[in-house]
Amino acid sequence: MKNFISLNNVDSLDALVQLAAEVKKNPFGFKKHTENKTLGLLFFNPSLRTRLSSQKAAFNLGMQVMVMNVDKDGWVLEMEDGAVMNQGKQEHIKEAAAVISQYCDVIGVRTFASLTNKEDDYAEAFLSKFIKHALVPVISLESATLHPLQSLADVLTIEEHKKIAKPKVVLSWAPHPKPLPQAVPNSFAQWINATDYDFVIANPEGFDLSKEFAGSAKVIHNQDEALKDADFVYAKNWSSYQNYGKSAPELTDWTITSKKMKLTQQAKFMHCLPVRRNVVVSDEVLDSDASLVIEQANNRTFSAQTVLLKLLDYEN
Ligand SMILES: NCCC[C@H](NC(=O)CCC(=O)O)C(=O)O
Ligand SMILES: NC(=O)OP(=O)(O)O
Repeated sequence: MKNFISLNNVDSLDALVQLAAEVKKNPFGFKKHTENKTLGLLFFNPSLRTRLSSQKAAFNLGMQVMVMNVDKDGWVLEMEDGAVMNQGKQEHIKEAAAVISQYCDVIGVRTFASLTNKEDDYAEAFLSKFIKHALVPVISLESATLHPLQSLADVLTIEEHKKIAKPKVVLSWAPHPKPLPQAVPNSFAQWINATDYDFVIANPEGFDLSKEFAGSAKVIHNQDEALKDADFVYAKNWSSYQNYGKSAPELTDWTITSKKMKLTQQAKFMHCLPVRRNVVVSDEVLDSDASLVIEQANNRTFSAQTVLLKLLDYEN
């Protein structure tokens, strides 16, 4: 694997999930190719889970880690080729990516969508420029359109908790006070479409995800109908793709409550976190035995560890 920014970088989803399960059973048993290698983690946006689980993953592999909040502590990066740099940006991404590559064997980058420039966001303008100038493999720590480390952890979690071979998995939009990126739901859809689960996306009219990622999933604009007989309910807010960046905080009847969960087949509840309690999901659901959110967060370590192994040429 050269980089890890999308499911498209993965040869076999089944083999990757299998390796993640093996790593989880024996987290310190896979150091041979990774010991003393260096992971750099670059954050242009906040993070709790991705930051700590990626560090933990690297420690389990005997690696060293360097973390930088580039948005706060770095120079402001110029992105344009041929720019005359006589304004506020002090360093070009060309030098920055090449220099960081001198210190690291793998680089993780977190860079969220602008939600104002759809074309740049969906072209992954920043991440692709960074990859172009980096000299080592790059891992997405959530980019403008995708969050593959989260999706790998999510598939591992579903595999661990499914009671039937082909569970019904419902990705449901939920309300939120702020417009959020489509990265988590796009990525979840991309990965679940590659499984043989029965996959349904529930969202209000005007909030359909990009076809590129929603693919052949069944899209239902009535949440109650979608939740019927679900085995897993994956809640997430996202802002509109069509009316780019528009949100709908007033749609409070989309909150996942115990009443909504009663429509399901005693479904498990999933969310990538951080979650706004009693807006996205009620306390009652989040605090119930049905909730898998902490296990999803735990699985982020094994997801990152698996991807580091693949990038550093571990052979299954
Ligand atoms: N990495 C997990 C999700 C990150 C981000 N959520 C957020 O920004 C939540 C912020 C808030 O609740 O205000 C998102 O939806 O893509
Ligand atoms: N789920 C997730 O990526 O969390 P953080 O944004 O805290 O890293």
